[in-house]
Amino acid sequence: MDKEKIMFHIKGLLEAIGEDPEREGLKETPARVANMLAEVLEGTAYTNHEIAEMFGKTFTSEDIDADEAIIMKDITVFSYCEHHMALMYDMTVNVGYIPRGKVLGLSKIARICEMAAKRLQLQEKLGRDIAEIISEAAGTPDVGVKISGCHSCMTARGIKNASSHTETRTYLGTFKTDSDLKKLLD
Ligand SMILES: Nc1nc2c(ncn2[C@@H]2O[C@H](COP(=O)(O)OP(=O)(O)OP(=O)(O)O)[C@@H](O)[C@H]2O)c(=O)[nH]1
Ligand SMILES: [Zn+2]
Repeated sequence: MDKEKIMFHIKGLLEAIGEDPEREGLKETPARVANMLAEVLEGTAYTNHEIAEMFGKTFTSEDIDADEAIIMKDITVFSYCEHHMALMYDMTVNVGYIPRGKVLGLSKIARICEMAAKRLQLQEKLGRDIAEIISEAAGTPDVGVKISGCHSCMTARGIKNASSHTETRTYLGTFKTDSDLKKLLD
């Protein structure tokens, strides 16, 4: 991420909204924003394949006899909508997959969700990204992802529907047709 360029444009943005970027409280703001964006949009720097490799530590499931669905629920993430660059908050992700000979380290499932969320996203696209990465990292075609989230571009501006939240689901492989598996994600 080009922090110098971000700083230059944030200074221009402050001027454009009628602020004085040289005033005491704003002097360090362009640098702060550049650091913040580098942190919260870190996932922009990596492809799904790279994230799968980064967090793809697995264990052979023969040792632990795991061939039923593994479900992890209530993984919390933040993301930013690509239309308004507004915060998606109170987001929880439920992930399920059926192992094929190996299982992912549990923390890696949460790390994959976090990194995929650190991009300008649509909630539907985030679900697809997470499903694709889990599928590659765990080496299985059978993955389900359910996301629930609030969009500040809907709750704090525009229509200002403060109580609304959005649920999206992505199914790969057996999850597409097996209603019992789908229920496990609820
Ligand atoms: N499907 C989907 N839509 C999203 C997501 N995040 C934001 N949006 C929507 O993107 C749409 C952008 O609509 P536009 O009409 O181009 O933008 P706008 O004029 O700011 O629209 P309003 O939000 O209705 O004021 C809005 O309806 C948002 O609610 C998301 O994750 N998924
Ligand atoms: Zn939005």
